[in-house]
Amino acid sequence: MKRNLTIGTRRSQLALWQANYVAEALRRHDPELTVQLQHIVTQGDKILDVPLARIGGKGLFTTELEQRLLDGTIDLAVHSLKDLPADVPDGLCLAAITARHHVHDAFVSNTYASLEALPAGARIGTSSLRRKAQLLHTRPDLFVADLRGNVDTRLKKLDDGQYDAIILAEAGLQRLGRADRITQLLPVDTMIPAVGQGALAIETRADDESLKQALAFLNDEGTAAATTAERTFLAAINGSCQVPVGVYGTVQDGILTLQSIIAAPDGSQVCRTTTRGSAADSAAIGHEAACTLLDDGGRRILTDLGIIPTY
Ligand SMILES: NCc1[nH]cc(CCC(=O)O)c1CC(=O)O
Repeated sequence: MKRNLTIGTRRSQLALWQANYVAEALRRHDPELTVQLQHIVTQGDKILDVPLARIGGKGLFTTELEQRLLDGTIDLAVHSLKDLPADVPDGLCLAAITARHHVHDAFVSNTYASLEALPAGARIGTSSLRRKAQLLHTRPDLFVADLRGNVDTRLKKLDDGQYDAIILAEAGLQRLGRADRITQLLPVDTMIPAVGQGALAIETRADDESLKQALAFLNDEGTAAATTAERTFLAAINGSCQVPVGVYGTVQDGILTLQSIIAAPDGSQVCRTTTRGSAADSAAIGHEAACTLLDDGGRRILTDLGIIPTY
């Protein structure tokens, strides 16, 4: 297809890697396409010193990109699916969800070989309530301290001695060529990942049929089914990336397995379940998991945090 495409992207190293990855894939797949990047600053990029959980709100890293899509300035936006709210605005759609290869959370330390090896009272850096709650559930003796900034900033704060260890997404470290910094990959039993973690979402205008077709080759069916379940779960509990929930789907032989958790931020209580079914019923499985956890104590945890589930 002969067309000049503009990809909107944030300017962080990770966002640029992701946008370039999609640009390269498109050029390789269809040499008639010309693809360029346009840098866009989001609210989340401007507010750097406040813990995200305290800013609240959804779509801190995505709203401006969606506005540029709707007004026609850009043709596609590449997001970490993890950063996208559960509801896509009217007029837009997720045209492709890429295969995810690195889904875990990584423990990074210059001193200690594993989460288990941290001494009592050790200082561990993360601003994610999901990570904090699950860390404190297995290690209530740790001190969890806020940590913000892009991946390199966070690593530098660790190297400066501000923390004994930090937690980062494996996917981000892999993309930036920093996998050598991974000390331990946290198993899902210890740390259920965030909704959509490790996958990229490519967002377009819903009526841009030719572009949607041109992007179809980037869509991975298994990842799309798994993350549909994860995002339906998130919508049912009215969650965002700023609530202490984790959910992780895998598809094997057409069967979707969804592991999910709602946890109190101090780790004192967790509700956890595994839900299975046909990958064709991904949304129903996500909804079922949410209902199970809400009825099992999750509703209490969320309402104590001022979050009213939609179910
Ligand atoms: N919250 C920021 C963010 N959004 C996506 C990633 C990493 C890539 C991914 O998980 O897909 C990260 C960094 C991190 O959580 O360590």
